[in-house]
Amino acid sequence: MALDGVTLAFGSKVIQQDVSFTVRRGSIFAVMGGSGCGKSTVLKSMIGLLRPRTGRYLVGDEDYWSADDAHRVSVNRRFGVLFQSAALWSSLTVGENVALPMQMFTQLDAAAIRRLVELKLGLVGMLSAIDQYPAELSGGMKKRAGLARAMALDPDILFFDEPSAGLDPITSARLDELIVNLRDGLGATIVIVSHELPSLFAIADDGLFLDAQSHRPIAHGSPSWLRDHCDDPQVFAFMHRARPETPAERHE
Ligand SMILES: Nc1ncnc2c1ncn2[C@@H]1O[C@H](COP(=O)(O)OP(=O)(O)OP(=O)(O)O)[C@@H](O)[C@H]1O
Repeated sequence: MALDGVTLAFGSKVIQQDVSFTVRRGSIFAVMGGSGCGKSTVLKSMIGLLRPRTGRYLVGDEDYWSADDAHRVSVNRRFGVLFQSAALWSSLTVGENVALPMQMFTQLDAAAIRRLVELKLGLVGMLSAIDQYPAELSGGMKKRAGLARAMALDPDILFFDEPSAGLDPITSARLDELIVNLRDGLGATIVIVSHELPSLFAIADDGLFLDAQSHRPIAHGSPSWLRDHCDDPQVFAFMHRARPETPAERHE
């Protein structure tokens, strides 16, 4: 999967330009950068919700946006998405939420769907919550239920927007473990947007750092590599949770 010379914009407002990177199969790829730099916008374009102004988006060898709508729909079937809010339907139980994509996009009968729902919920340790409603779940449980739903159609590419936002450090670390296990066990490729440094260092093996001022990517590499080797002041400050040096300080 690759973006090649992509510009993303809303109307006349360019969010990011010259975005080029390749996500290796089976990797956990992090999209990083400060607030408002365009991380979610990049993710949005990768799941087909925003067409780039320029450039190409390749999924496998195919140009996603040159394909016809029917082909794009079939490519979208390979994607699983976990939104920041988990985005569960509040009027449906956890089991019904996970079943929904299967009912919409497969011909499976109710018994087969039930078995698959149980399997997916088992993978994320949520089988016992199958009949509960989202309002009855903790934040971490909602994320795990969202993850089970993202995996409903056996995607080979998973997109996570701030998976650990709002979770305490222990729950967040458990979710990290789960994400790595899913990658290792299912061989999925994962693209993740996150601010959570401990999480990024623990799980991501490649990534890209977007700059909000120049509206361009300014560094490529895994979060831990960028932390240890990148001397760009913005990247350094982000990776070390420091404020960037002012120009005056830099010249002292
Ligand atoms: N639908 C939209 N229309 C116009 N501008 C938008 C739209 N969605 C996002 N933006 C703008 O695009 C910029 C990037 O937003 P985006 O949510 O991608 O950033 P982000 O890096 O994910 O931020 P955060 O870390 O704060 O979630 C922001 O200036 C935002 O206001």
